[in-house]
Amino acid sequence: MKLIVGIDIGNATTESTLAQVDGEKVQVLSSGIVKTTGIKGTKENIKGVFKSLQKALENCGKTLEEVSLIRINEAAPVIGDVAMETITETIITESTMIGHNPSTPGGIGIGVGISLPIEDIKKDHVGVEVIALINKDVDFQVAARTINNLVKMGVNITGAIVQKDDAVLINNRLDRKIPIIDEVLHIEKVPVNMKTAIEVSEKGKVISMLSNPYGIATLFDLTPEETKMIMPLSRALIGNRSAVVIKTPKGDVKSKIIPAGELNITGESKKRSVRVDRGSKEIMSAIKACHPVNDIYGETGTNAGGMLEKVRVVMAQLTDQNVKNIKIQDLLAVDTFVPQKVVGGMAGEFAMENAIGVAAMVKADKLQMKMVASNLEEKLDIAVEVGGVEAEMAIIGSLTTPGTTKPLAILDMGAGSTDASIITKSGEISSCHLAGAGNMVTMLIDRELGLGDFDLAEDIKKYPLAKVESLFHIRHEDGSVQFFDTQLDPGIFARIVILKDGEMQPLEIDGNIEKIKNIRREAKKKVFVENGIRALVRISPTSNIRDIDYVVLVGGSALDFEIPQMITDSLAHYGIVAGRGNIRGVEGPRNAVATGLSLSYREG
Ligand SMILES: Nc1ncnc2c1ncn2[C@@H]1O[C@H](COP(=O)(O)OP(=O)(O)OP(=O)(O)O)[C@@H](O)[C@H]1O
Ligand SMILES: [Mg+2]
Repeated sequence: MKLIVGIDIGNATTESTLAQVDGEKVQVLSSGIVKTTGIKGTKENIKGVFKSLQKALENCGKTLEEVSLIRINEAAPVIGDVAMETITETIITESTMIGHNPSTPGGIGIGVGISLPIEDIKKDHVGVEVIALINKDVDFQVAARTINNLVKMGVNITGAIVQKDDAVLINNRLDRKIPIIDEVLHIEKVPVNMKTAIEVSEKGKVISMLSNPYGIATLFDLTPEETKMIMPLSRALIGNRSAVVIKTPKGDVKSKIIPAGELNITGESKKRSVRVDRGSKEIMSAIKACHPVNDIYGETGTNAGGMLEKVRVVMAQLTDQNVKNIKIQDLLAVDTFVPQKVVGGMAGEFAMENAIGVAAMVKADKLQMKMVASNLEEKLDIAVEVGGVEAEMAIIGSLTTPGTTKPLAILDMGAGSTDASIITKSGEISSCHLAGAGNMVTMLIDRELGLGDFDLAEDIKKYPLAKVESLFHIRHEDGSVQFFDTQLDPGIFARIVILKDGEMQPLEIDGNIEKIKNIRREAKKKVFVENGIRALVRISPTSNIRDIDYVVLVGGSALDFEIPQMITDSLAHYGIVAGRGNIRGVEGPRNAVATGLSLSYREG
């Protein structure tokens, strides 16, 4: 009898499975899981391997001395990295919009009129609709009194734009309430004597007229051509509580397409080039056409070039190889939006710019894992061998899920890559590795919400949201309400929180629950539904996804509270039964590769 251990070094976690071998019989005793140390396939991994092994030993009361063999996954075939570039830029060449979100605008509703400094509004304007411009030298009491007098005189003041934070103060003193936008820093840039529209929505709501191109067209009598022109403007205003749009004679908001460059894909038999600004669909179909791909590189001197070269350089440094030897063998591109400061804005406006996110996968050198193995052997003084291919091991492990049998396909959804494999009735296994998995979802959430904080984005990905509506109740993101007997922390009152491990963690970000939830769900779909289908098509013996009947979902991302459901739904269209794995009936979707590594051991 002897003890062996299978260890799976992943991009994110290092998992181990300790087993007892008695002739033909391999019996699993325990498992361990820790964070991977260093980049997958480098000697920095050894620390994590040791810790993971230690955990597994602790879990069944054995010691390192009793272990006679360690089996690690072969060749760490893939390393993933992610990058993102914007491909549009919104530029205001004349002052035509103020889309900022002052914290306390005044009044509610829509006002349309001619923009005039309050001191210039006179008797001549009786019967005219006017939007008053109030600069910082005008006291709020004076402003309110002046507006009240003008209205009495018969001037129709329909709204106001204020430089200081005075909207509420002014509005409280008005006989007839109007929408007011304040904190407009550069009020001097607001063009005078131009048709202007203002919209302020109720607290907790967002504007609907000025964020809709046809809404703007209605207010300003625009032609279809003009409506097309203001499209980027209305898009930039989506999600705001208040906004101003001003029509100037040649007023212009331009959405400029940044020349993002081309991706060049070299396949074994085909070559394709595709412009990055054509979007993810065209990129993905070019990659499909070139399968199997030898390398992908971007046009030098462009964003696309920069994006892929960055991946290549990082990979070269981390794996101690020459940049020339780094080949990108798969790429997942997704369309996204990222908030960017508008060039030429008046109040620090942000626009959601189009962007492309990519996950790239690099084939690691086969020798790398051998090196890790020999390093490990030296350090621990235990025999170490490189066991089977990751995806093959994953399927052997997955077959321990109760209720599964051959033929079977699996999707291993990790941090850096989505791997798929299939085993036929007679036991033949084929597999593939695709770029893009959990890390990419996290990056998309991070960028689209403008967080700049990977760990926070990771939490937003993993946990559901709620809004603390009173000190005794919260509203979950699905609309249901939960009451509490004891008072909640006043510090989280009226905040959006993530429900993490029984705690409420407040989010310090703008935006409502719907928006955050949408971004989160879309990011998951864009990565995992796309990759799930791509992977299964590739491993299907007939290249037809419909010829696969059963799929087991494993890997850390299969723990997600919504990803498995999304994949199950999308695969149901093809008549495929899919569900989360439960390795050895106890591990859930975790530990598949490590389990496969120990179970596939044969003495001799
Ligand atoms: N509870 C959870 N909900 C959602 N995602 C999760 C959860 N736990 C872990 N993840 C995600 O799972 C991923 C890690 O999965 P896993 O440990 O299988 O990867 P890995 O095997 O180390 O990576 P790879 O297979 O790419 O080398 C991370 O992206 C992480 O965010
Ligand atoms: Mg993995």
